[in-house]
Amino acid sequence: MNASSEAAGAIADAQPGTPHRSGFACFVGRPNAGKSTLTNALVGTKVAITSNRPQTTRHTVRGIVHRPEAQLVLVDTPGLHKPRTLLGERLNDVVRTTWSEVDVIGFCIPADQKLGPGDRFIAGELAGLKKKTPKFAVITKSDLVESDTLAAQLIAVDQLGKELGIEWAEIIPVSATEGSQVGLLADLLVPHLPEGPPLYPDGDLTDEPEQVMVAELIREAALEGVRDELPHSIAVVVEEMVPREDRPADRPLLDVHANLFIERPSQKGIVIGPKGKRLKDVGTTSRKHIEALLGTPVFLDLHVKVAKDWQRDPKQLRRLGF
Ligand SMILES: Nc1nc2c(ncn2[C@@H]2O[C@H](COP(=O)(O)OP(=O)(O)OP(=O)(O)O)[C@@H](O)[C@H]2O)c(=O)[nH]1
Repeated sequence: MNASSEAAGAIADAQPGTPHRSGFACFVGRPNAGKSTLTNALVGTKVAITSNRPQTTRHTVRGIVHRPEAQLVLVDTPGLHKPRTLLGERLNDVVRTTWSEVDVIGFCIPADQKLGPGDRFIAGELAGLKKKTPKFAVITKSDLVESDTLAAQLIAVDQLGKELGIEWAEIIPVSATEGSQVGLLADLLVPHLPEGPPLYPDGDLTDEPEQVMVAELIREAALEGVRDELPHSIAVVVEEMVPREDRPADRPLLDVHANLFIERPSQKGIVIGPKGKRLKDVGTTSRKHIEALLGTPVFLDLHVKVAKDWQRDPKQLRRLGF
């Protein structure tokens, strides 16, 4: 996939003699802290999936920030939380594995909410890491608060670091939606990367397989449709994406076959809706997003299937890609 890489305020030319740096950063934080939105703002396109529902990021989506002097690969992890199901445990494992592999960690804390047990849980885990990876405290959603509230949050985060023995490399407020300080954050992260050549070709935004991104777009639309009824019971698998045969070159069509899995037969009615209206809306909305992502007209064939209690069943989890 290609796109302009100027989102994070790319500088025109690298300084002569400046070594090229490349490496990985990840954002951690409790659900809804703004990690995906920040990743998107840094990269400048919709790669990670955002929604106002917590815990929507299941897959490790990488966004890539290209600079003349550096390449910053962003790994977007699911929110770390106290596990209640097997899925929860797997997600936490993913987070810890990610932490041990990156060059710099950004701990996202929303400016508009007081530090809570969720933040302390994650900060405690960060403090306990054996590897001394540099840690940034990123105060997200700075646009939502007045400057005195923001200042109080900066102090609280500084204090939290002192209490737990974390030495923040920086404490930086950002607003991903307003683009405020997003470029500066990239500037500050880059010096923490090791010297090395670019890891990905210029222009790449993510190496997430397209099918996974398409599945995430469908799941996002499906979640919006059912609001509070089925928060974490939906999984989507794209079975096949094939160009339709016998189409004129100037009018291509991509056939996308996807299954939307729910946990119980009783949830079918909620997803499908009266006279199939909800499922139709999910199809229409996600098709638009898929077309925008892939740049081609799409025919979306979407089926609802029951995968009994998939969140608790290791075999089902593997089949659904976890
Ligand atoms: N006003 C404002 N809202 C933001 C900002 N960043 C994120 N949000 C909103 O906060 C909500 C959560 O953002 P996400 O980026 O999905 O949060 P996340 O941390 O990736 O969430 P999980 O995937 O659940 O871990 C969304 O409704 C965003 O629109 C910001 O800078 N300003």
